Amino acid sequence: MMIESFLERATPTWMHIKDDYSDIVISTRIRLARNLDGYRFPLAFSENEALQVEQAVTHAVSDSPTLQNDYAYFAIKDLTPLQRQILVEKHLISPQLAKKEQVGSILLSEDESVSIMVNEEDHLRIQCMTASFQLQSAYEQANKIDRILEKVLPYAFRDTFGYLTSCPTNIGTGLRASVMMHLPALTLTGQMNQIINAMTRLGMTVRGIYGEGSENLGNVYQVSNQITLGKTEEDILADIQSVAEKIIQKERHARGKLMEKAELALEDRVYRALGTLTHARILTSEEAATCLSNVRLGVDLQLIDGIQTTTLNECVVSMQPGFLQHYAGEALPPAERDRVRAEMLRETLSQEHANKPINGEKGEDLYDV
Ligand SMILES: Nc1ncnc2c1ncn2[C@@H]1O[C@H](COP(=O)(O)OP(=O)(O)OP(=O)(O)O)[C@@H](O)[C@H]1O
Repeated sequence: MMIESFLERATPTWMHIKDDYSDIVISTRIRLARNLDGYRFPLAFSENEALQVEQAVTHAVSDSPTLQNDYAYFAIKDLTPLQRQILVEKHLISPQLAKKEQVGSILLSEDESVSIMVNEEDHLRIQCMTASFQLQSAYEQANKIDRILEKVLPYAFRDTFGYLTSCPTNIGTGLRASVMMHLPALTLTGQMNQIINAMTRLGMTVRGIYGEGSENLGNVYQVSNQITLGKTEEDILADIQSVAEKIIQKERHARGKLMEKAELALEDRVYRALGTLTHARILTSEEAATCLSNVRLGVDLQLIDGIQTTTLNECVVSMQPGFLQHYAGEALPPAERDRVRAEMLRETLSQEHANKPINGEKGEDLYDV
């Protein structure tokens, strides 16, 4: 598989799966941090050690029929800055791995649900993603790959600590379970700070759309566990499951209250956002993300019809700087990106909204005298 096949579509097909949580939860991610015994951690290792780790992983992959058949291997240094940026925008690699100059590589499953980062903060970061809220199946997938690799790679593991990692916050299980959620009503009603504080007290962390250090763009938050030591994998998953369910409940409640107390204002807000997306000529990523969030809320509350959540998910990724430049086929300065972003969103959403079947029927009713 060539790198181009991972750059074609903004969202993989598994993202199109819908369930009872799809109005709030965008995706679930399980990440396992692992290191190889006998090598220093990436923060301290030499280039030679890095190379040896990469070789050990490459051998492990070619020794495993499952991994060899389904996974493509890319060294980060062989990817152009734009290709790396797109992989970050698709959440397939972390922003940290994309910055690596000499070391670092990635194994990507054909359907893009699994990526294994090599020599990021740890020697190995196994990441599995699912659409919506499916902690258990994402964990089962990660666990399966972990077992395959563990058979051939000497993992750094101590009975007293569990898996050893570069950062002490990952030691033990090396597991981060994360749920990416769209929380516009909690943001709008000013409840997010309180929730973030409560999460911190419970040993959870709330991050922006691109993980550690990223901002809250378009009311999208990633809720994950901060504690990896002294708990079993099952405990961590159960804790995240229960915390995420509570947040989902709160978001639903806040949406209900908004509809009850301020339906007209809400409707005005979502239609203004749709108007901007379908008519603006210049759009920054911040403004576009806010408008997409409002339209998504409108779709979820059935205030807007004719627009699919999957289209909005695709727009969120394809309006990012890397994707825009990939489609344009050239490097674009920021001002030009804002123009191309507006054009892309206008075309995608005007077309989809114009095709909604109910349009004509409503008009006919109005004039049916
Ligand atoms: N639920 C999720 N769905 C999709 N992508 C996610 C999800 N959670 C995290 N990511 C993506 O994974 C990447 C890494 O995120 P983040 O930095 O939070 O995690 P991490 O690998 O556990 O990092 P660290 O342990 O170094 O803090 C980011 O690109 C982030 O957007």
